[in-house]
Amino acid sequence: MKSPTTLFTRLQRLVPAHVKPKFTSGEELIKWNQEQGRQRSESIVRENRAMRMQRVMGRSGIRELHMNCSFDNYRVENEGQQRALALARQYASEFEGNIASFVFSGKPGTGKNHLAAAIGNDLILRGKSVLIVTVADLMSNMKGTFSGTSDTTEERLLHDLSTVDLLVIDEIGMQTESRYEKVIINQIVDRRSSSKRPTGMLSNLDHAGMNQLLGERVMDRMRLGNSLWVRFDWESYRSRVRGDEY
Ligand SMILES: Nc1ncnc2c1ncn2[C@@H]1O[C@H](COP(=O)(O)OP(=O)(O)OP(=O)(O)O)[C@@H](O)[C@H]1O
Repeated sequence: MKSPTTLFTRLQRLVPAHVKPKFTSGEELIKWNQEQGRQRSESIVRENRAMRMQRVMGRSGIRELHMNCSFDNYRVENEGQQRALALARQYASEFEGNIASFVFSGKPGTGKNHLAAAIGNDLILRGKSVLIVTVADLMSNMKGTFSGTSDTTEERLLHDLSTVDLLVIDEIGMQTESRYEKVIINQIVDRRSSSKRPTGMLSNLDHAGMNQLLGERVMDRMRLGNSLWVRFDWESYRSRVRGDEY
């Protein structure tokens, strides 16, 4: 095998005079090569994560309306919004190695999805896998696995949902209560908490309503660690959304 210096000297001869190389010695060439390899493998990890999300729910982690939601474009006009924004930002920054889950509960259109997506977008940029899914989507995907034509099984889907770095379940309490729904949410939260993976929940229900709907067992698991419960109780922002702001 050629030494880095010999290789560098040979490369120098081949490179046209006007081209400025990214390295000026054999050692720098090796470093540059290693850095390129690291960047490539990071991008493969990101691509694999996105493909996995695509496989789990037929789409990547975050829906179109919320793809550009960030902490910076969440407008603060009252104390509640200020607190919610600060807590969401802190949750994202302390995510690494944290088992704490979060619940954003309150009125429609107040930014629960916006801030959950901001957390998700921030984590995706840091190489984490994130899925935000409504209970309805979750159930139709679960039920889809029963058909003979499905290329995944109920167990496989449960496994995938239980192993993404952050799973956010949206619209809890929107459906008519079904026993199957409760069992599935219970299993997912149970598997995730026992493998130290946090779950986010978004709901219009309050504490008592969520306890009643999902049961004490699930809600107790949601309280593991330094968990977060944020009330969104101001007026809806929806009438002000034009669709082209971010
Ligand atoms: N403070 C805010 N600043 C900027 N945009 C906001 C703010 N609050 C909400 N929005 C925008 O308003 C729309 C509705 O917000 P979002 O989807 O987060 O509501 P939600 O609380 O999840 O509602 P629901 O309970 O009905 O699902 C989104 O497009 C979101 O980006």
